[in-house]
Parts: sequence; structure tokens; C-alpha cells
Amino acid sequence: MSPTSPITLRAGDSEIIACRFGAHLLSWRHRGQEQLWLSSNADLGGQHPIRGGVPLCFPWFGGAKGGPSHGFARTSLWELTSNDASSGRLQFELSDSPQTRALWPHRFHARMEIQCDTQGLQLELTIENRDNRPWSFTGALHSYFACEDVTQVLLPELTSRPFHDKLSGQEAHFDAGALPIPIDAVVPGLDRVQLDNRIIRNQGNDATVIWNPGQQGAAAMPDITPGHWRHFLCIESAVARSPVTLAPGQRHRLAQRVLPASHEGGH
Ligand SMILES: O=P(O)(O)OC[C@H]1O[C@@H](O)[C@H](O)[C@@H](O)[C@@H]1O
Repeated sequence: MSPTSPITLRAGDSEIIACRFGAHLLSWRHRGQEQLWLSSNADLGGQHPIRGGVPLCFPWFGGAKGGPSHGFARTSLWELTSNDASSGRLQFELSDSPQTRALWPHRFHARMEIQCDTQGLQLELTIENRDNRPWSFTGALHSYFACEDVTQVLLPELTSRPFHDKLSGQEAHFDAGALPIPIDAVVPGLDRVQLDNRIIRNQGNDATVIWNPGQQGAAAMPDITPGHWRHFLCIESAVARSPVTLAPGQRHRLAQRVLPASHEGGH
């Protein structure tokens, strides 16, 4: 079995496909319709990050001097510890190893739970400090959501909201109307966003990161097929503003729930 061999689970009207490399969710079909975007040019060789689906960023979000972008969780081989069709749940676990300690000198345990049911999708990344002194981390559930044309996407919750614009390095505010593309926005808080007919709820995050590289940015990324940048928007449940510090034995849970709008019940 290769690190990226697909693990498929069906529950109710959902189907998920994941792999042990990165505990990466590659596909989520709800009522027959794909909800995530996976690049047709994604590198599935089990060595490099996979473009699309839901990469996990840990123990840091973004770049780090001398370390891989977005940490090592997305390029580590996780253990599959539960695959339960009756509950629609996959669980993967990862602990520190000589390789991880060479990049980040701390003992940890991470558990990724991916659950689909008739209502939608639940993603939960639980990080535990297994060291004898405190340490800090940042991270994200870096979900790539499929959309028809990102230049036409409207996210009403963003109107007038402040954000940190990573592209300009400035603080800014969103206008009403279509998103500015390219976009690399760290939006404080924001625990609910509606994208088309999906409600995305984030928990345990200090920001929601919204990212699409646009035409020029995507042209520099060999794992994005020309023109395909239009078909996704990353909406990430992230610890991206201030690190979370965990005392020995302490845990933090970073989550994202995605529900078709009809399931949310009145919101
Ligand atoms: O190409 P990567 O390492 O997967 O990162 C993609 C993007 O991920 C986003 O979360 C970051 O905010 C961007 O700055 C980054 O470019």
C-alpha cells in the first residue's frame, strides 16, 4: 500500500477519500457532488505536499526559516487508527519521531478525525503536548473548496471586516462584492462563512484564512493546471495570528464543519 493509496468510506449520502500521507482528505462527495477541489496536476508521489483537498498545516502555519512551508504534518505518514463505516469516521494519528524532532524539537501527539454523515463533514485536528515543558504551535485545516469561478464568489460575512493582507503586508477591510483575486487574507475570528450552498463553521481557530493565488500566482505553481485556479477557494480554519501554547499534557482542538445550507436550521 503506497502512502497515497486511497482510503474510501461511505456514510449516508456522503463519500470521503483520504490517504495516510498527511492524513489528507482528497475528496468529499455529498449527494453525488464533489465539494472539494483536488488539482488534476497534484503530486501524489508521497514525498511532496498535495495541492487540493484538505492539507494539514502543523506545527506551523506558513513559512519557517529552515523548515518546510506549513510544517511537516502534511508530508508525514500518519497511522490509520480507525476506519468505521457505521459512524462514517476515519481517524489518523501522528507522534513525534527523530525526523520530526530534527525539524521541531518537541514531543507531541496529533489526531485527525474526518467524519461524514447525512448532515455534512466534520474535520477535527487535536494536538497534545507529550513533552515535559510547554511549547507553542500554529497551524490550519487548509481546505480547498470547489467553486465554479472564484472571481464571482461573494462571501457576505466578509463585508467591512478587517483582515491582514499577506500580499501587501497591510491591514485592510473587505468591500461588499466579489473577492479581490489574488487573495491571501488572514481574517480574525470569523467562525461562519457561507460559500454557495455550503456553511463552513470553524472552531479553535484565531483566524480564517482565505486564499487563491489568481492567474499569475498559479502560473508559478507547477501543480496547478493552467486555468484551474478559478475552480477553488481555500477557506482555512487557522491558528495564524498568535501561537497556541500548550502545557505538558494539554490539548488543543482545531475544527471545521461543513454543512449544506439547508441543514443549518434557521441560520
Ligand atoms: O503553496 P503552499 O505551501 O501550499 O501554500 C499555499 C498558501 O497557503 C495559504 O494558507 C497561505 O496563506 C499562502 O500564503 C500560501 O501561499
